[in-house]
Amino acid sequence: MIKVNAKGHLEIGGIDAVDLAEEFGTPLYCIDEDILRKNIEEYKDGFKQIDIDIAYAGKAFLTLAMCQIIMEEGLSLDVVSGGELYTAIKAGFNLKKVYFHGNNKSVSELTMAVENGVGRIVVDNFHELGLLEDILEKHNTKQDILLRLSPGIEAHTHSYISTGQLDSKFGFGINDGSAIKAIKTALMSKRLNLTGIHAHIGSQIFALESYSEEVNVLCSFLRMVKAETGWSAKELDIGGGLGIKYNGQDEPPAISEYAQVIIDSFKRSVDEFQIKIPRLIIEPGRSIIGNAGYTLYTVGSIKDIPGIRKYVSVDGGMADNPRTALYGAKYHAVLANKADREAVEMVSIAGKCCESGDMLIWDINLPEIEPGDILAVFSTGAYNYSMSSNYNRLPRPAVVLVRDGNAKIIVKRETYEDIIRNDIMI
Ligand SMILES: Cc1ncc(COP(=O)(O)O)c(C=O)c1O
Ligand SMILES: N[C@@H](CCCC[NH3+])C(=O)O
Repeated sequence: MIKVNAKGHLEIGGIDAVDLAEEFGTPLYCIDEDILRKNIEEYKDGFKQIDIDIAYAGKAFLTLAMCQIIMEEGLSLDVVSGGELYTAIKAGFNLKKVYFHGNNKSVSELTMAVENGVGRIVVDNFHELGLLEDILEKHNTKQDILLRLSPGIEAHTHSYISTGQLDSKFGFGINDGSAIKAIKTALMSKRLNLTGIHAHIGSQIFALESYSEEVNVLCSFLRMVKAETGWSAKELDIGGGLGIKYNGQDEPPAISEYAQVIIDSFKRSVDEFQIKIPRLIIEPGRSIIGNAGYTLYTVGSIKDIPGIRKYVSVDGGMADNPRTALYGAKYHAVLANKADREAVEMVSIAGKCCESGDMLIWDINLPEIEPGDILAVFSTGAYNYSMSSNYNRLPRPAVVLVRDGNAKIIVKRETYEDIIRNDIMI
C-alpha cells in the first residue's frame, strides 16, 4: 500500500518523496526505518517459541548505520568478506555475534576474523580448513566453526541465486561424501571447535517446501553423523533466502508463514531422526531490508519509437541497480509527483549507462510522463546499494534513512573527486 499525500505525491517515511528528491538530489536510495524494523519484529515474533539466532545477511545492504540498527534490534550478523567484517568492526558490532561466510576467504580475511574474535567462521571447503588450522596454530588459539554443506536441493529460483543444488561452488556436498569427511577432519582438529552445520539453498525463494526439504535433509544427515562419529551438532544454520514482492505478480509468503513452516519441519525432523535439538540459526537479508528501500530518479530524455516502444531515461540505472540486467528482475514504480494520477501509457524505463541492457523496468503503465518527473522504484533496499558500481564513472547515490517525517543521510553521495581518489597519473 503506497501513501499519497494531499498534493498527490508519494510519501516515504512520512516525507513527501518529491521533497526528498529536491533536498538530497537524485538518484537517491531511501530506507523507510519503520518498515525495516517491522520486518525484524515479524522475524522475532514468528520464531519466539523456539531457541533461535537471527543473523541478518549483510550482503543485502550493509553500512555503519545498518550495523547500528541490527545491533539495537539484538540480531546477529552474517558477513561474507573482509570489507563487511570491517564495517561491523568500525560500527562497534559485538563480533561474537558475527558469522563469517564465503567460498574463498583469503588468509588475510581469516586472520582478521581470528584476531578480532569473530564468533563463528563458516568453513566452506577443505582448502579453507587447512588455512584456518594454520592460522589458529600460529595464533595459538581455537575457533568455533560451522561447516557449510551443499544439501543437493533445488530451490526453484533464478539459477544465478540458487546455491543448494549439487552442482554449486558452495560447500561440502552431502551426497558425494565430502560433508562427512569434513566433519571428521574438523573433529580431529585441536584448534577447530565444530559447533554445527550450515546450508543456504538460494535467494528470492517463495516455495516454502524447499525449506522443509532442506531441514529434513540436514537433520537426516546429522543422524548419520551421530551414528558414525558420536558427534551431535549444537547449531543448525539453515541460511536465508525468503523472497519478497517486487511487482503485482509476486506473491511471497509472509515472514510469519515462513517461520511456522520452519518451526514445524524442524520439530518434525528432530523427532523423526531422533537427534539432540540444536539451536536454529537463520540468515535473512532481502526479506529484512528489501521492501524498506525505494530509489528516486529524475526523468530526463524520452524516446518514442511509434508502434514499438517508448524509452524513458532516468538519471541512474544499472550502476545503482544491476538486478534487471543481471536476473531479469521485474520492479514496480510510480511517478512520485503524480502518484494520484491514472496510468495512461506503457513505457520502459532505461538507465543512463552506455549499454542497451541498462534497463530498470521493461513495460510499465504510468501517467503521462515528462522530463523532470520523479520516478520512485519500489523494493530496492536489498542488493541495490550493495551491488552498485561506478560503471561509466557514475558516483554512487546517497542513502537516506527516513522515519516519522525525518530524513538522515546514512551514506553520503559520492563526488567526482571520490571517483578518482585512487587514480594515479603516470
Ligand atoms: C550464506 C547466505 N546466507 C544468507 C543469505 C541471504 O539471502 P537472502 O538475502 O536471500 O535472505 C545469502 C544470500 O543468498 C547467503 O549466501
Ligand atoms: N544478488 C542476488 C542475491 C544473491 C544472494 C547472495 N547469496 C540478488 O540480487 O537477488
